[in-house]
Amino acid sequence: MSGDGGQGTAGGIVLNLSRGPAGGRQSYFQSHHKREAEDAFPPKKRPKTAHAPEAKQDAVTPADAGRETDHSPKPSAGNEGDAPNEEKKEIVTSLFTGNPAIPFIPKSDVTKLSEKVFSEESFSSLDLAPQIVSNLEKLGFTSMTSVQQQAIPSILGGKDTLVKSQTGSGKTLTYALPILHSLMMQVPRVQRSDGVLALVVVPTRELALQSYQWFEKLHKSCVWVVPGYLIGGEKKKAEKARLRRGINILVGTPGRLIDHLHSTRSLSLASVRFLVIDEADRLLDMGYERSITSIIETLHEQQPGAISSRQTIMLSATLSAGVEKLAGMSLVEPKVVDVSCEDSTESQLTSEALATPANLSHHYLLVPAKLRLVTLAAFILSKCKCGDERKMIIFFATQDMVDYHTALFSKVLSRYGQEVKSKTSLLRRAEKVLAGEEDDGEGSHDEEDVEEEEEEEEELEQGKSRERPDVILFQKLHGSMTQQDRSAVFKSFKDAAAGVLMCTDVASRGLDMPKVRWIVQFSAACTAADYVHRVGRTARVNALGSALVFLAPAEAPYIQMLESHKITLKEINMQGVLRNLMLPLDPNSRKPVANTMEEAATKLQLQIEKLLLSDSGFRDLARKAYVSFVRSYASYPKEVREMFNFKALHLGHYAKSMGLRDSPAALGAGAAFRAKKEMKERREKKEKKRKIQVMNQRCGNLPKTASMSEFDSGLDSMPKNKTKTKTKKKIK
Ligand SMILES: Nc1ncnc2c1ncn2[C@@H]1O[C@H](COP(=O)(O)OP(=O)(O)OP(=O)(O)O)[C@@H](O)[C@H]1O
Repeated sequence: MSGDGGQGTAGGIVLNLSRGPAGGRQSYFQSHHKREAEDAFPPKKRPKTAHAPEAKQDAVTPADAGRETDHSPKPSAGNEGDAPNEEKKEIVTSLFTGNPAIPFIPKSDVTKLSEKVFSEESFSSLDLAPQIVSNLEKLGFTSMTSVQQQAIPSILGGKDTLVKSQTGSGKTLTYALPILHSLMMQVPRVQRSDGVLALVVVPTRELALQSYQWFEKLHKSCVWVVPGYLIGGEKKKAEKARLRRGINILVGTPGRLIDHLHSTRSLSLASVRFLVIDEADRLLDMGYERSITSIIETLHEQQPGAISSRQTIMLSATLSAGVEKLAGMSLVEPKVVDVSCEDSTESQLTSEALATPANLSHHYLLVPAKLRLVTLAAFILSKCKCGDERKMIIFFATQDMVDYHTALFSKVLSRYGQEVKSKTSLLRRAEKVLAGEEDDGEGSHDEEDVEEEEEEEEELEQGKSRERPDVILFQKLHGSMTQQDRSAVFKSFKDAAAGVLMCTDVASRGLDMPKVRWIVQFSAACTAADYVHRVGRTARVNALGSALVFLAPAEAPYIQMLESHKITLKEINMQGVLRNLMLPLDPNSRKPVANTMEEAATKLQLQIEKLLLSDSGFRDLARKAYVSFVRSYASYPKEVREMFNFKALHLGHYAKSMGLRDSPAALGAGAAFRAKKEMKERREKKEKKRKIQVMNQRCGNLPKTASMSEFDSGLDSMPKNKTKTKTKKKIK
């Protein structure tokens, strides 16, 4: 098939790691799409095996097929989602054949946009209460960051402020310090009974907790000012009780705030003097526009005429056109602080160029779909088993993908290649050998060792082995976990020196987790802004950090898209990464896992596939992950849909990348896609209907043109047309 040029052999396995033509990127992309299509629908002459019921499956060498299937237990029948009989056959393919070529990407000549993190000025140069400054010094903060130096004076001066500065530049203190200072200086002293004086709205629960914790730390110098938080997933009754007792600085997520505004009488916004909207663009992306406008409307209602005495501060590392609109509605003659440019003007705020920290290096890894799983495994092992780069966050597109990969890697990778599981049992065995009680040959595990290993396994599951250098701890974070688990994971990962956090975008914004050295995007972010926030979880306040995005060869235009935002990426070579699979996890062990990179990768893939065949729990997780992946892939926004082209997706290869041997049809990939489409259509219909209802409720019998608000999408005219078409059809 095309793209096979440059094949080599290694360990008896046919290699296809060739590069595309080294010409302009454009010519590659044109030809490459053709190759991807061919790969998805290979020519008829391609060898078929008994294990490949569909022409779509790629070639399997007889040796590979025999070796893989002979020892594999057959999948148990009757599982949820199982396909009809003929589709249930296993698909066994080699990892290194039938892959699209990896294109050559010319080196970028774009200059990265970064901001200067620290300013020359210290906090003591500001007009802040001395207690606050000394508290900051105790926390180790003396110099202000650039954004603090530029924005704090304006907020202290009472101006509405719109702030844009790169991730990890200290925006939380930028709004927290002036708020605390003003409340602290208030005469007579602030009391609980004064109610909410500052309201901070953030998109996620973790971010709400984090901001609240900052106020907690800082208010030591003015204990009479009480901070509090409202987040979903907590008991509402307890929150109501806290509100009744009185909270002066309230941090919350929009949904929960609206909920309490509707149902809790003791929550009043009548005294709010500061409104902070953090990660404003994200709040709008998440569909909170209505909630935010509703909060602003409540403020207007409860404090008629107070708009000039209330101060509003909006912040993010990236601002969208939607934020400008929101700013227009809630900020009065705002001071605009854009740290990346000297002369900030509103129009520059939403410019294409996005600043990322200077100490953050960006990378990409071009990987054919089939090799994704083993390459990710190899990358984790290469960074997390030893050294200074052992703390990593990996982003996935869906919760099911997070669940599956966390369970899988905890099982397969946490002790990859370890002959002897426990260091203590190693020592004990060495003592026994020295004492002449035991020879040092293999298989000398005694009952005590087994018990100890079982105990360690248990400890690992409970997350207790966090600090052990020979064990990689995998944790997960996503929106469907209980609040208790979410908070526990957030805290434990924040405090850990090493480990891997597998997550969805719930962790992409604002979270400040020290020492994170690598950000991996196993599923690429939908937009450049989302990319910037995800990678911003590392390289915070001048720390070192690196980011890596996994891309299929056909997705390479993503690199160019990021370059258009002044983000330049360097390549990491897939083969170099895969070589790590040859080494055992235990640095003291000299026995390699395999002799060649291909053998090691195949061995790991087989281990995973066999695990899935023998364990229905893992298999179900993998199937769910696969189906959710297919759905998510079909829903990339239209701006990037050409590079994440669902139609060119080789579903069989992606099934393999989940360790599944089922055919895509058996896994219901087509059905997943159709369901996704139908769901979208239903949602759109419902949304149109809802908008019309809202309009009708608000405007009674007013003519449509008179009822249009500035947020109206104009869709309310749709049904009229629809009726017309229907009538037309009827007439026909
Ligand atoms: N003046 C300072 N000196 C040293 N460290 C600081 C200073 N101000 C803030 N920091 C630290 O910088 C880190 C990042 O701060 P913060 O979370 O506020 O960043 P951010 O700009 O809001 O990031 P994001 O855009 O990702 O939300 C925190 O760990 C904080 O402790």
